[in-house]
Amino acid sequence: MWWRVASSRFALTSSRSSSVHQAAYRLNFREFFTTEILTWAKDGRPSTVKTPFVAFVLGGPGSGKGTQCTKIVETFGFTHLSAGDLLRHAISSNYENSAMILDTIKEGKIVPSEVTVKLIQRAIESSDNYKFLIDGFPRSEENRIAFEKIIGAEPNIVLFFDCPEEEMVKRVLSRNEGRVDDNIDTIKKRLKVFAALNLPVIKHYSERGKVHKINAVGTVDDIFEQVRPLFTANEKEIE
Ligand SMILES: Nc1ncnc2c1ncn2[C@@H]1O[C@H](COP(=O)(O)OP(=O)(O)O)[C@@H](O)[C@H]1O
Ligand SMILES: Nc1ccn([C@@H]2O[C@H](COP(=O)(O)OP(=O)(O)O)[C@@H](O)[C@H]2O)c(=O)n1
Ligand SMILES: [Mg+2]
Repeated sequence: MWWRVASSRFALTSSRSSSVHQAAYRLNFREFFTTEILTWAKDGRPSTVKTPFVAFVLGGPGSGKGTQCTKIVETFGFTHLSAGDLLRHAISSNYENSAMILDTIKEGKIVPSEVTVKLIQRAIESSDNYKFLIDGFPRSEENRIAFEKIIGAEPNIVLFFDCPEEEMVKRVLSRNEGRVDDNIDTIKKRLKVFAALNLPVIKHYSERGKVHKINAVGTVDDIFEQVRPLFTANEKEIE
């Protein structure tokens, strides 16, 4: 959970943490993206003031988003939020709309934005971290607009894993995670949805200079060597 203090300078120079705690209040989702964030050291004292850092991770089904996110988490300490995982968890925990979410995933279509944004919002608000990978989101212009409307800000960077369709199909069909959508019929639909709805999002962020296109063919480690510099280049902003 993040906090804001009345004065950042006070937070950084004061040794009286109790006073700082009194001056602090919890941030909501929108404030989180538009405010400097105070983090606490282990001894309870205010540590440093951070700026939130958000990377959207995009690419077709099976392009390796989740795999590379795991490596980014290990190397750079991000929190990984996969929109697909959040939706699958909502189904398995019988969250409201779970039947609708399951049907939509089976069909390879996009779940209404208010559902997905709410799940992402909850996950971010219950985290102590200030740097997030949001994987598989936004999947459509509707997703993008809904998210930006709530937070009033854009992502810092957008990663696009560019992978040929035949490679994506091969990977999805051998993924072996028991997913209801990892079958040839649904994958064909998902590829169509990706081209029709997700590519416009990538185009939007490309025009804003935010997209880093990564060649997603090769070994996992080779691909990570293309990803790593994008984060080391932003190290000052991130750390
Ligand atoms: N570079 C790669 N080469 C071969 N297989 C890969 C590579 N990256 C990921 N995979 C495998 O492909 C499947 C899809 O990867 P995943 O990370 O789940 O993709 P996405 O999240 O984009 O759908 C998984 O079984 C994963 O182990
Ligand atoms: N923003 C999102 C992300 C996923 N989803 C749904 O969840 C499915 C699986 O998403 P995922 O990100 O786990 O899929 P992969 O690209 O990792 O294979 C998608 O095909 C959509 O049906 C969605 O509706 N909206
Ligand atoms: Mg995935």
